[in-house]
Amino acid sequence: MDKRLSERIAALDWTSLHRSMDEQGFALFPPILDELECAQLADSYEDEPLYRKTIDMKRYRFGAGEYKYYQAPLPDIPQQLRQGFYPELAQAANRWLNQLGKPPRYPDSLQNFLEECHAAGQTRSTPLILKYEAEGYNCLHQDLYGEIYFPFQVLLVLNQQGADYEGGEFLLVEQRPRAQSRGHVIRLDRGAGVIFPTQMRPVQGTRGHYQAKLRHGVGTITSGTRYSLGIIFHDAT
Ligand SMILES: O=C(O)CCC(=O)C(=O)O
Ligand SMILES: [Fe+2]
Repeated sequence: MDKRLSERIAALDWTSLHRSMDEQGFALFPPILDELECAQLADSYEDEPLYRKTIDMKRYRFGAGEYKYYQAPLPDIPQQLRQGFYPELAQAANRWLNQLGKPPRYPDSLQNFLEECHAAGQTRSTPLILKYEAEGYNCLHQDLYGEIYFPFQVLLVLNQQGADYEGGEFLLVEQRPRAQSRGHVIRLDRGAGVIFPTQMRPVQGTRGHYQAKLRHGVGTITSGTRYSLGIIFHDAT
């Protein structure tokens, strides 16, 4: 793709992304990374100095697969994604707080938000790359790493379903109070992604908004290899 990644993010249809976040809790965006960028990110999975920690998901019973947290300072693409998505998502986050009768809490820039994390002892970087092979999966979970958390995450898939792997849909499950849970099965093309809530979302009820909890995960990869890039905005203790 010709434009800089920051420009591709700015050029997304933010009006409809905000509407989708408000109405459904999540929003899908079309490919913003091209085939070469996806391949380079996936290839760099083996470049150990880029990472601060590797997690074997089976060992923690998180699923089956592996992921690596990038070392700060982040490589260009994860850094541009984190920085480029943050301001729009901070607006949505403050709007959601307002719906719940709470004051705005999220600063306009990623740097100011990260300074808050660091002052609270959350200093380790959290953006990550994940790798699943056939039989791999990711159990439903939330990514909370301390007192401070940003209410949205962004996830991009780096391979093409149907060509590079089968299965491996992104899963979102919403739990409303005193109700049964609802699941969303999300298919993403290579380079495309989803914005989803870290912990909860406000849902319009008869007397104002109430909170529904969300968890996310990945269905079983039935063949091939699936890499994905997870942009978490809060750093970890
Ligand atoms: O591989 C995926 O699609 C999910 C990754 C994930 O759990 C995350 O980015 O927080
Ligand atoms: Fe996650």
